[in-house]
Amino acid sequence: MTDERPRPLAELRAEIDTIDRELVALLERRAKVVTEVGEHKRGSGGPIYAPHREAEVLQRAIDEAARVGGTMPPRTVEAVFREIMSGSFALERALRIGYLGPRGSFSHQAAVAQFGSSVAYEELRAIEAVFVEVRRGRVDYGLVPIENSTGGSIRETLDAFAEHGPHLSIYAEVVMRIRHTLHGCCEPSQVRRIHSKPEAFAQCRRFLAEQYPQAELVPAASTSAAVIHVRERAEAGELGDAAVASTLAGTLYGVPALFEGIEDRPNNLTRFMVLAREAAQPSGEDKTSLSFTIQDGSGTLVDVLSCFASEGVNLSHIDKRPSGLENWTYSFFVDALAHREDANLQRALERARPHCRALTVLGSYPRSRRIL
Ligand SMILES: C=C(O[C@@H]1C=C(C(=O)O)C=C[C@H]1O)C(=O)O
Repeated sequence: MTDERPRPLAELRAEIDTIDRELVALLERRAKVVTEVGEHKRGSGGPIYAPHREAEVLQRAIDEAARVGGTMPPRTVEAVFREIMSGSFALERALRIGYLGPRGSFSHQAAVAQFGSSVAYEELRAIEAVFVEVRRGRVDYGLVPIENSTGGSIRETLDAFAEHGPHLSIYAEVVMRIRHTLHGCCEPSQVRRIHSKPEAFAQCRRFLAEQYPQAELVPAASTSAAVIHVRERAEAGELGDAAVASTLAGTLYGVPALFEGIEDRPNNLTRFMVLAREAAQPSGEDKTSLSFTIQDGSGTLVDVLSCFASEGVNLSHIDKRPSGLENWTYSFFVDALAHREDANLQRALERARPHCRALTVLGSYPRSRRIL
């Protein structure tokens, strides 16, 4: 090139304006097609949110962006398309998503990252309330944390699955990176009590032990509830309280950040489940979550697990909780890398049933390929 100078700003902006007009025209065209899809769904009573289709749309957009130039990072392409699809829901039918609140919780952030800003959100007081509100039909979908890469499983969620699992379906999974911040209205050296959800303490164990070996750790219903509590205590003139929560929660409730990035492991991920009243369709790359309790006496865990092995079904996760029946009997939670409609998983389930007291398929859903 002979002339390396950038084009004049006015010319560049005029070009952007032209492109934007074309983009808006394309979005309008897309929205009209989405409205027709909505008519189909209303006709058949089918679900509005189709995670298998979303996974396909996102992957195609990311691949296409890389093919045509790769200037936009995949994360940006993904965020733009998630918002476009969020707008699609609103065109098909207003959707309501329930999560463990108040606003600013990690569940809230994961819900917004997944469903975008064109849907309505309902903040709920407890994880179990999310299950209850989905069952009652007060919300269309609910989002609950199930496990964290540092702290392990979220007991409240597993226990709620044991109770509500047979009446609901896991519809999608969402994986999000979690960064914790210590928020307080005092100096870092004045902190005497730290409030948060116990899982958040577990993810920041080393930081808390090193920096605050004497502080009292006070459990809260959620990380954002902990920040609100710290705010209220400060307003009442009580200093010395701090909360472990998201940066967003501190901003929303006006509690300053004392330390950021206090999680023990940088790659701290939480896996969330989207709950629905209906089952998700196969995507070609699915997981199935199951829970079972073992038959008394003859049945053993290995009998059940070997049914999956002999049918060539890989298991990616196993967890256990007290069954709530007799002492020392357990509910196991397993993820199988297959869809419930796959013949090998169906055969494995048939073989496993006689070894179980109860076996529930909690849902088949597209495997999450990305970290939000
Ligand atoms: C348009 C649809 O409905 C929703 C919106 C989508 C979109 O905007 O591309 C994709 C999947 C669905 O969650 C569809 O099912 O195709």
